[in-house]
Amino acid sequence: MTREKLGKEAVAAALTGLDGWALAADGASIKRTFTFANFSEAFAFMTRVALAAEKMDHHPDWSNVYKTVDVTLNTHDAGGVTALDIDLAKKMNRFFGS
Ligand SMILES: C[C@H](O)[C@H](O)[C@H]1CNC2=NC(N)=NC(=O)C2=N1
Repeated sequence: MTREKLGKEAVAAALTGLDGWALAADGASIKRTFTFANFSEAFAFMTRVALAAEKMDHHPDWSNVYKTVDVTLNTHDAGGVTALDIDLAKKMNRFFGS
């Protein structure tokens, strides 16, 4: 069930409760940019997220440049956004503090 692709309305509804996240241009993923005080903070965040993601068996597409982490979430096998993406986005916001 968690890997079931969410419809447009369900994604839009979930995004209203997710600070900073938006639908990506492809319409099949959600994205957020996290900005930290420095590289150490950014990398500490990525480490926490990596451990949580591995536990979920659900992994972010992301990149890091200095103190910025750009994240895109989608569920590859569903070809869109699922509850797993929403859960991981919520965890990231908790780790980030918003
Ligand atoms: C076999 C394994 O469960 C899958 O490859 C998992 C791994 N991590 C994943 N991460 C993401 N973001 N999407 C997936 O569809 C996905 N699939």
